[in-house]
Amino acid sequence: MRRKLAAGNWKMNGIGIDLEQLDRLMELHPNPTVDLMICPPATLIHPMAAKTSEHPIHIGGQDCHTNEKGAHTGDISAVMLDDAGARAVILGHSERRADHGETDAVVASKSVAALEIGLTAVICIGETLEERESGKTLDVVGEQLAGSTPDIANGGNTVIAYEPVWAIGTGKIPTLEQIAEVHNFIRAELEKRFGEDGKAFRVLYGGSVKPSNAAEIFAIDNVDGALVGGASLKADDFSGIITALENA
Ligand SMILES: O=C(CO)COP(=O)(O)O
Repeated sequence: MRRKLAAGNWKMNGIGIDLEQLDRLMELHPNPTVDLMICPPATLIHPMAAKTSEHPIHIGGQDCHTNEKGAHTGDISAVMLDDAGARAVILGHSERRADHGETDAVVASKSVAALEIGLTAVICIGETLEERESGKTLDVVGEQLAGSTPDIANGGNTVIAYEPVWAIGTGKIPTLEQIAEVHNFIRAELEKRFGEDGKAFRVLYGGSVKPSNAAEIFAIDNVDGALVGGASLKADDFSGIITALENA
């Protein structure tokens, strides 16, 4: 049985004052029955990890370099994330693929760096609107999944997040049938590659998840939770999504 996961991606949002959202979230969910994760900007990883030392919520990064250290100005390594108290890292988010030219091969190398230090890799994949409209969704998702997931990934150390690029921050979501189709496809591909262990990977949906649409998304087979952007910034919004997942 896969444990459900509600993960928040704060992207480039959050300064010291926003730590109070984490306090509020822990107050609202002292004993969550699903796994919880917040991935704040790197500057907040350490204070958040310190605050959550007595709470099951995990703190994660949003990217890491392939190397452990060295002359890479502005980058952060998986070792550094781990040292700051992170337990996971988001890799290959479409914003990084678009803004920083990250290819599947780069995402796979970053995932290896993360997994080797013991971080959970949350690998993001998803099609653009143009790709969906030209009927290429499963081809694109299949290729990204195969190319971004390294051989050392397994159901215990890696989470896949399906995030259609056109659904991110737009308020648009695919139909429930479209979400189901892609999640079933990802599950089948994972089982083809990893055998029985393919059943153990959590596959999250991401893109405009809100308290008002969470329950119907979580009712879909093979949706094991969500990777939430905007609605994870405020504890009260994220709480509605967590509760929907707990009740799914
Ligand atoms: O990109 C996302 C999470 O990684 C989704 O963002 P939104 O929930 O703001 O659409």
